Amino acid sequence: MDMNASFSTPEITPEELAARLEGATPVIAQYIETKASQPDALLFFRMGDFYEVFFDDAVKAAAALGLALTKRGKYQGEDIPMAGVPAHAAEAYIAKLIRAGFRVAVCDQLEDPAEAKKRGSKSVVKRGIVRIVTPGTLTEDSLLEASGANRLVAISARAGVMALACVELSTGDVECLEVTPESLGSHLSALRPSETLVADRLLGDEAVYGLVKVLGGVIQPQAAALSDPAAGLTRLKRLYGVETLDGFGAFSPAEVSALGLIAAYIDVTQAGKLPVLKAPRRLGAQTFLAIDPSTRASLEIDRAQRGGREGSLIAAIDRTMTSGGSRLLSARLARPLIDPLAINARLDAVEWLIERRGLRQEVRNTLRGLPDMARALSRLGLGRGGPRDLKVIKDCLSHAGGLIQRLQSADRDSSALDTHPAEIMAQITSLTPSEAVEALNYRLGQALVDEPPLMARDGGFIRPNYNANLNAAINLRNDSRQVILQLEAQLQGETGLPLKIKYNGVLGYFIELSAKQAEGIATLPNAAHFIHRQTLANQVRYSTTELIDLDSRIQRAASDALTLELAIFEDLREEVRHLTHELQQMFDAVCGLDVACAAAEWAEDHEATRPVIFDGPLFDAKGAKHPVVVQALRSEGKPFTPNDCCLDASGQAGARLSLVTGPNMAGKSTFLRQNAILIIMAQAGLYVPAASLKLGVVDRLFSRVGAGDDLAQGRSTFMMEMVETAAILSQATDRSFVILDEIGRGTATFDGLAIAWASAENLHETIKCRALFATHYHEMSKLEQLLSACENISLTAKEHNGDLIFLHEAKKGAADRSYGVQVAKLAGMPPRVVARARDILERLESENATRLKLDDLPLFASLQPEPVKNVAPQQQSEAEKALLALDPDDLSPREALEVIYRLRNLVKIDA
Ligand SMILES: Nc1ncnc2c1ncn2[C@@H]1O[C@H](COP(=O)(O)OP(=O)(O)OP(=O)(O)O)[C@@H](O)[C@H]1O
Repeated sequence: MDMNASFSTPEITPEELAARLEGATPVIAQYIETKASQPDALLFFRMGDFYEVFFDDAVKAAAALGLALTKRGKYQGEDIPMAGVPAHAAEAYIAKLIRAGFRVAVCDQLEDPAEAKKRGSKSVVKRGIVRIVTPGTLTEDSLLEASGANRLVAISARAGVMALACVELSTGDVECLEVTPESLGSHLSALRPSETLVADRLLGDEAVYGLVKVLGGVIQPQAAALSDPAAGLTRLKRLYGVETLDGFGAFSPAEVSALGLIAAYIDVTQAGKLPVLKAPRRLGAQTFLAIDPSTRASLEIDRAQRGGREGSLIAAIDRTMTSGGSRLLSARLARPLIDPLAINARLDAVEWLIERRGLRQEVRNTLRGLPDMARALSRLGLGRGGPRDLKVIKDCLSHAGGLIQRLQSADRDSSALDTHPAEIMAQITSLTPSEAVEALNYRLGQALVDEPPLMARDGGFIRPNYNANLNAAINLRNDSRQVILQLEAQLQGETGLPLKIKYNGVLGYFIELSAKQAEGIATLPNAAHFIHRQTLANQVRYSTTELIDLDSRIQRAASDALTLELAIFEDLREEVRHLTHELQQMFDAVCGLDVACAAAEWAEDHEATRPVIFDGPLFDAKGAKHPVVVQALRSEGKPFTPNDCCLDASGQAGARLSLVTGPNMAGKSTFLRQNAILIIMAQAGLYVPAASLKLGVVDRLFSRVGAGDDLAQGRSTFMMEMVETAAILSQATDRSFVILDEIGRGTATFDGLAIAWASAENLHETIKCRALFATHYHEMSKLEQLLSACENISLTAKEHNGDLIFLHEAKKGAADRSYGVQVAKLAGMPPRVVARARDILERLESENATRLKLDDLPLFASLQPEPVKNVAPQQQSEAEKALLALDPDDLSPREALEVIYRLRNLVKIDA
């Protein structure tokens, strides 16, 4: 969709509207008025069994959906373009439009057309928008990914403070926090919203717009008036049905503004129906491990760089049994914690479940059958759910009891001192139903048939004998059907004709004869009884007064039964709505339990260990593996070589900075990433694929690995690399963990080496964080002697008969060479090229032409710039004068190079 077009919602003046209505038929006038209220959305206008789309919307929808574009009547002398989709299949079409970036306003008939007719034959059926379908407010299973969360985010700013609010309708989770322009990317990439509401003014901020465009899903600009905190407060109070938000915590004006944007958007898109949401959770700036978008992408946490879940960390370790559990695991990996207590609480639950294999299997078996209660709850809360959603809740509730029993009985067979960990205890408490929930469970069990239909309007979902009135209506309906059969037999006997009594929505019950048989009717003595209804090509249809009477009785009984069923459905839905908070909590507990069991299961299968988590500067991993590479190698029948890595920001127990060298393909990138992934897994509360891990919690994780990704729009790979490295050097703290892979390789050798050298120095001397720095610049290994807490590590390979064998072992010490030519040979380069390269390499090495005398490089000269002396113009050298006459911003790289040559010549002359 053209984003610019949706930036402004053109207000239509009453005069303009009147002009537009000129010459429109009543229905088209109704369409134009409705569309004017939602100009940015495609309007699906219900007409009988179809949703129709007119004018420009028709052109857009037809193109996006591959529908035929037709015409319907005229408007102001022109044909009206039209496209239509059958109402029963609308959901699939809407899904396609949403994926294509549209918003769809669904306008339904709000009364029976018969009602409208009563007002006069020309009167128009009442219609109104019942919902605006947008990516962030979807609740239908068919429109949502089972294992992906669907979040709506709002960003607003007040008094120089920016805040972000986020809602997930399916879990009812609402949170908000203050953000900075620097941290916005990290939060957005963790939440991965489907849709982001941005206060109009903020969209003018290039940095904010750039981030939201890449990470925010569909952008919905919001008018300034909507972000007013006072108005936001009123909307929030209405949404939560409270007098004050004080009970939820103290929110800043920016937070209230962002939350208010969400409340307004829900109000409009749900046409006034309010979902049941949890109280907004206010997050501190430092609740989670900060992971910026490029780090997240390069570590392939929830999707691989080539796109998709396959090959990502989550795909490798997700053993959850429910889609809710899978969503929770993704959320935990997206936002690992930083509080050791909270992390250890999660780990306690995993450990407890590892020790109880049998119990774990039983719990997992129970979880296997559990449907997605969160989404059913959100649909019911928004008045959109059906009988099948009630059944989902029933099924979950019936399993909850079993889960509690299993968890509670766990310790009967282990030592008396053993108690449940706090997280499991909390889950047991949440799963224990209140009396009201038990009553609901009982009622749902009594009321619902085993396989109810999706839509309440289809009826037939209440069990026989649940309700006496319903029973009476159903019996009448069923009896009447019996009577129809009797009448059919009777008429067949009387007339001697093989007539049939049939039913359709237009005629109701009727007698049908073939055209030939119908000729016999006229000759019957009681021919007058047969009232002609319809003649088709091959059939003639009749009725009799008896059949008409029977028809209306049957219709009444059927509609009475449906009305009663709908009333029962509404009662049950209301009961569920009342208990939504409690039911949400139960489901959260189910998801938490699923994640803990899944983590235990994965840990057991992979001999993973519990990380030791504390506040401190140490990172000490022994025998660690990369969980995704292990899996990939295993499928090829190859082993993975575990490696150790010890870093200590204080420089006491280990180096602060490790320079990682080694031949191409030796496993440097894998080594770097695996250590970062250990941190993410450990701080997410999971066991890690290592013999042991001691981890002083990390506040920010940075990784600069590989070529630029899709964030690099409009920037060269090298530029992107520099931007990301700059961000790391400006944002990392002494509690951060940085991995840098071959920075500086995208430019000339000396520039690259200089940048890599200076960055390494800066990490070690100024930031003082734990860092792994992989490089092909062997000159950098000298830093080990120059810096106090820097060491060389190399990933090993050995040459055998001219071939290279990779050992993938991380050892202390620097690698001697790159073996690039051998790797080229392995890659299948033509032998002549390889031979020639070997020849050139030998010559270069013997001439030592490119070796820099780094021993002579004055250490930290760059960190302490020489004080600039003021020199009188007459005392300036030619070189200085030439230098001062330059405007560096005006120079292209090529011109800059030429200037350097010129200056150099001048210096020679000066000298
Ligand atoms: N510890 C290990 N054990 C076994 N195989 C490994 C190990 N580490 C890496 N490998 C294998 O080696 C391949 C290359 O690893 P990686 O990309 O990490 O090398 P690299 O040194 O970064 O290479 P380059 O310098 O060319 O970027 C991996 O795809 C993997 O198959």
